[in-house]
Amino acid sequence: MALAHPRFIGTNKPKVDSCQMASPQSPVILTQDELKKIAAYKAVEFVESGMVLGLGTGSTACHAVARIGELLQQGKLKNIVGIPTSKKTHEQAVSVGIPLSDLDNYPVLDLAIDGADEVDPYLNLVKGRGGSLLREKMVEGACKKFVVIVDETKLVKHIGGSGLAMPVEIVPFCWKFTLERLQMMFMDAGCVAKLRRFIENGEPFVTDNGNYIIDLYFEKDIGDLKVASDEILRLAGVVEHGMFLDMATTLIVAGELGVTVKNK
Ligand SMILES: O=C(CO)[C@H](O)[C@H](O)COP(=O)(O)O
Repeated sequence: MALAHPRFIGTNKPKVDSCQMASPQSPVILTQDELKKIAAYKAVEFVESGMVLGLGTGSTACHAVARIGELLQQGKLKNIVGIPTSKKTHEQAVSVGIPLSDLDNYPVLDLAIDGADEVDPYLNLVKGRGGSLLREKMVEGACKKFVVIVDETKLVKHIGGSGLAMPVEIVPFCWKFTLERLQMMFMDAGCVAKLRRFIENGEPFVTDNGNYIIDLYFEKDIGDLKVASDEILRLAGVVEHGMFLDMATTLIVAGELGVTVKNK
């Protein structure tokens, strides 16, 4: 049965097929983490022996990495090479026995699996609230297939409009200057830009690449995403931003009614 998500409106919608987990007669209340795990396990069904895999970062991707490790140990998957998108994922992949390499050795990947912070109906994403957006964009941009795994709370009509952070990775040099430029750039959208800091000590959050993150909060829609993307990238001091436009090829959403697979 196809489950059309009510928030998926507009034209050129991705194709939908699904498998249902719970019937209305037998409702099962699952935690957000259980939904993340369901989406992750579904994505791992796309993995075949011999593949070079992009390994995402975050609490959803973490379930996929663990599952791949489990299947390798059971001998159900063989000859997998993982390309991690962060130091944290690198550590986890090593701990579960996934052989690793990098983009220098494998410039084209078969498949990447990763979570997202926001997903719009056209499979545009916001990523990077975990701080790994640069490596994620490099690895996932080099994949033939990019499977995004989320629980249904991540679905939005317009990315950037949720009131939550749109991350931008910047060089630490004169970060206040870059912060102000970014805020001015989106003045009409009521943008407030904040340097990401550790809660414990107030020190700036530093990415795996030694950079800082500026989180942009918008009061209003930022309009054309491609225009916004180009404008941000033109600003000297910016390394990359967390809008992943036209990159995802498949979306797996786990929700109360089941798990849905959408192909672009
Ligand atoms: O982009 C990311 C990290 O940079 C994550 O994929 C994103 O933040 C989603 O995280 P989670 O699966 O923990 O909700």
